[in-house]
Amino acid sequence: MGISVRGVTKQFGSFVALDNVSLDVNSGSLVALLGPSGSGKTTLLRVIAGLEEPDTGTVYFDETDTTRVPIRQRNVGFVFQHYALFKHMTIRENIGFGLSIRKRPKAEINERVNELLKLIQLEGLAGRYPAQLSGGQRQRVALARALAAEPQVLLLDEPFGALDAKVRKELRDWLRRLHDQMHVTSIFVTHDQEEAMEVADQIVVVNKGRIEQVGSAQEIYNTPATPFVMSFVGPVNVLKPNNPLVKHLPPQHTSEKGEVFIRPHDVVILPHQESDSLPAEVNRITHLGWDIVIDLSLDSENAVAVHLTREDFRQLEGQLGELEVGQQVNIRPREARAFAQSVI
Ligand SMILES: Nc1ncnc2c1ncn2[C@@H]1O[C@H](COP(=O)(O)OP(=O)(O)OP(=O)(O)O)[C@@H](O)[C@H]1O
Repeated sequence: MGISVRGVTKQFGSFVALDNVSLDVNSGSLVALLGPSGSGKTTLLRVIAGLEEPDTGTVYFDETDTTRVPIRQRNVGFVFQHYALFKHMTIRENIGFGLSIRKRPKAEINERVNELLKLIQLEGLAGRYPAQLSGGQRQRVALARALAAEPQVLLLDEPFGALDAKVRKELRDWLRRLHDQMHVTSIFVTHDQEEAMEVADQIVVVNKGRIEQVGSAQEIYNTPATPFVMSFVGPVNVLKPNNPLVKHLPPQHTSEKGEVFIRPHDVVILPHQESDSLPAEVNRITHLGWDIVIDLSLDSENAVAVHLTREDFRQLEGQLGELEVGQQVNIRPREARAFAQSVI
């Protein structure tokens, strides 16, 4: 089932939550709506679900205009951040609930629930109650429940938002694998760029009720369409026009507005001074597992952050000796981007 959103606008009072949004979601794909808090992601998901009626615009499921079709008739499955499973029902009963109220035969319900329990790898826990499961297991049950009635579209609103980092990571991998088996057209909301990049086929970057860019993780990271996308997806240094690094760049890397974006891994720390290098002073060294962040000051007003892999860091220390705060180094930008619009 493909989904097409055309010119959707939604206001709450005078506040414009969605501003003329158009989006195509291919049948069978897994799409992330990524954006900061309040950008309109949930509102867009709710409009697609039929939980919210847009002021203007149309939502198509395949060729059918579903804008005013009630949620019950849309055949969508929903998973929320805090999906309250029924506490007094076992896992088996929770998963089968939607089928029971549709008065499906018991044998059919049993069969479907067994299938789903296997899919979410909780076969052994069918007789437990939600309180006896971990948060991650509960979300898997919530997902199985949403899938029970074989929805044509699966909508997930920050499904792993309430879980700790390790469980989130496991569930992401698991959701991706599950999707590869099921191929249900799925849209999930997240404000976590890493989550979007890891799980989704396509990422829709939402900002202030508008879509800034749609693309694969690689596309939005390597060729961001706007300053917002560049600064929201992946770490970045936003340099003011008077930053010495900017003056150091070839003209094609500078914009009319003067702001320049440089990814921290696109600044190279050199072992020696070179004719095109720039002096900088080490302000701080932070070890973040595989990445090492080195904050450098270029003069009294301007700074830049550099990310090195542990391997690069080790190599650099082999050439320079142990790096210390206050040490003078030489740097060179490798890659930079500028946009016609301003972000600062
Ligand atoms: N029913 C409502 N009444 C009034 N304002 C609303 C309503 N629903 C959403 N909004 C406002 O619309 C804006 C977009 O909300 P939405 O929930 O879509 O954002 P979001 O991107 O999902 O954010 P978050 O990640 O924080 O959930 C917010 O400023 C919110 O306060």
